[in-house]
Amino acid sequence: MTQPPPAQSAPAQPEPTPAAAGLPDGSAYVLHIDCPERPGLAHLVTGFLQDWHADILELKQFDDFRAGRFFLRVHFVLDRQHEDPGAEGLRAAFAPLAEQCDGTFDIRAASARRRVLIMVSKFPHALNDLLFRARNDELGAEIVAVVSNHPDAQQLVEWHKIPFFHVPITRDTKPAAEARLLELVEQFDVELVVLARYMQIFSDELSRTLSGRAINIHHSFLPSFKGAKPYHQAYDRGVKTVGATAHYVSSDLDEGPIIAQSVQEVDHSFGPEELVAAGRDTECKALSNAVRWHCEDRVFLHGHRTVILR
Ligand SMILES: Nc1nc2c(c(=O)[nH]1)N[C@@H](CN(C=O)c1ccc(C(=O)N[C@@H](CCC(=O)O)C(=O)O)cc1)CN2
Repeated sequence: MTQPPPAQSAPAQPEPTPAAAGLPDGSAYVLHIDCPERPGLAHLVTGFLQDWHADILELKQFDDFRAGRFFLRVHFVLDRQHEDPGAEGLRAAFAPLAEQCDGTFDIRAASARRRVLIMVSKFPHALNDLLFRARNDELGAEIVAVVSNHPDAQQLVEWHKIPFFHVPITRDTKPAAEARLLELVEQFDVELVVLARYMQIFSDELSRTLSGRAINIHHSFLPSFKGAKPYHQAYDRGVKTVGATAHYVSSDLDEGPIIAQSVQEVDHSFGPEELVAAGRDTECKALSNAVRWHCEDRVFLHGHRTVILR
């Protein structure tokens, strides 16, 4: 088992470290863990970090006493003057503690970017927003490929120098199209699939295969207006607010665990087309938040719900 370096007395005259903007100088990591709730869990994690001479930049936790579950996420920097075992070494060192509390955990380099494949059909606004945000490194993600059942988005995607795959789909070709998607997931080592207004329903098998690794944006404030044409359903209902919901994909359409939601006020003067236009920004906001929080290891699946440490 990897051992923390022995505590050393500070050197007589420590070398001045290049502390840019006052931040500690060293390798940054993110640790996240969830486990059965009991006293002392935060101390278990912070004691481990102290043993490794880490500076904590951000620590968020949630004690779900109702469900008896504990959630914690910590962003930390190792002091450059001490050993840096890398993410693998830190995982090996923390594993016995995680086992001790029956926890599920991971430790990753804070600089790591999740490899994301985006799926889209005809409406490009959510895709466009994610491409822009990823280009600005706002998402903790690298978009490695885009798949669509229509050719419309090819020029936009290839402008971003990202591979585009047109995979047409019909009821008869759905099994082959889903197999092609999984080939691309494998080929590009994809960690997250994002349905950015992809309007084809995943089979139960594909939903299970990508469970916890596929996020959809539904263009309504769920649980209202599930299924097709939610803005038309909202217009018929005479709503005064439209919204969008980013959720994990499950076999039950639009029923997956909710990650992020966003709303926008409307009024009686909005027809269906105006509701669609008003809703676009809410879709982009909810989806980009969900993708960023997932890629930054801030989302914990907790039964049918999520815990978001943001
Ligand atoms: N297994 C899942 N697949 C998909 C989900 C999901 O939650 N689980 N979300 C949809 C996106 N979506 C709403 O956000 C949605 C897309 C399409 C339809 C729909 O009914 N489409 C066609 C039928 C297409 C098909 O049979 O594949 C239709 O209009 O009749 C409803 C909601 C993405 N996939």
